Amino acid sequence: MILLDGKKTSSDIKIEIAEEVKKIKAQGKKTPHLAAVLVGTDGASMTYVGAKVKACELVGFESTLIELPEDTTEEKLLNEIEILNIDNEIDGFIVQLPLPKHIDEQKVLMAINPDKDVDGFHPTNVGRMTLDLPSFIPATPFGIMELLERYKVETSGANVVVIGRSHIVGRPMSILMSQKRPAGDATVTVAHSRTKNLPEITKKADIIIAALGIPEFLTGDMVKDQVTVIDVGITRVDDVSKKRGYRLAGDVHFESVSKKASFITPVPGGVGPMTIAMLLKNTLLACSYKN
Ligand SMILES: Nc1nc(=O)c2c([nH]1)NC[C@@H]1CN(c3ccc(C(=O)N[C@@H](CCC(=O)O)C(=O)O)cc3)C=[N+]21
Repeated sequence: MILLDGKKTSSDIKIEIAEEVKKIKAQGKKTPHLAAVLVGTDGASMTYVGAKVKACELVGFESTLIELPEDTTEEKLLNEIEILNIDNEIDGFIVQLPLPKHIDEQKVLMAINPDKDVDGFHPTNVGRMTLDLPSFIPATPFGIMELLERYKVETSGANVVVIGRSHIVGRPMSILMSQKRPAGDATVTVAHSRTKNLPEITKKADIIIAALGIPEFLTGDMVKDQVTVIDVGITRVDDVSKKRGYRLAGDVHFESVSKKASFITPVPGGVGPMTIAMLLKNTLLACSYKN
């Protein structure tokens, strides 16, 4: 069993990006600048956004964090987005999800200038990605493709089962892996909450992407020998024995699945850190269009 080490791989990618930034600066070009908008004070969201800002510092990017109160109106948020859209200093920005219930998420994502949409959530980027045109690829699926590629996991002709059909992970993942591209060329099945006989389907999979958000859902009896498993889940589960009062649980029951797997991602230290590295990569790309 080989661990797909997202912590190590993301650190390699950040070193590569830092080298690019050095070159950019030496040539007197504009330093990449990422902005993040955080609405409210959700604990997990604050952790992720904090990690993104820290990663920017590490690779030599500029970063701006815009923190808005939980009761921010949709109008005010749309106004902040417009300011970022026209600010020439900002190369790319993200609006951290989930948003408070009184704000229409789709409306907000559609307000982002597609050229600065480093999350790749705008319909223009979703469409461009689907058509194999240059676009921003959502950071989590992009990170998974990069992991599969760097570890040389054979995807061509493989039976891939994606569990989950979210706009952020499951759906883009299924599109990318079915395309003709590195870590692509697979035969993809998308399973979800209405899928019948899921274990029957997962037992035939060479590669499983677990992205449904139910802790330890995928168990050893649901997979075949030599399977590759990518665990996208990251749920905080109460645990009084931990100093923070919780532990991080993936969507995969690691103990039983890892016994059968050829490759598997851990949680933490798998997909999560890759997400941050690929967000930086998208920001570098956004900046390079101007340089
Ligand atoms: N607009 C938007 N873009 C996102 O990319 C986005 C988002 N909203 N909302 C939430 C999800 C989740 N996400 C993660 C990023 C890093 C880790 C990560 O670094 N995880 C560490 C552990 C971190 C911890 O201690 O909690 C790990 O897995 O090792 C996890 C999850 C980005 N997301």
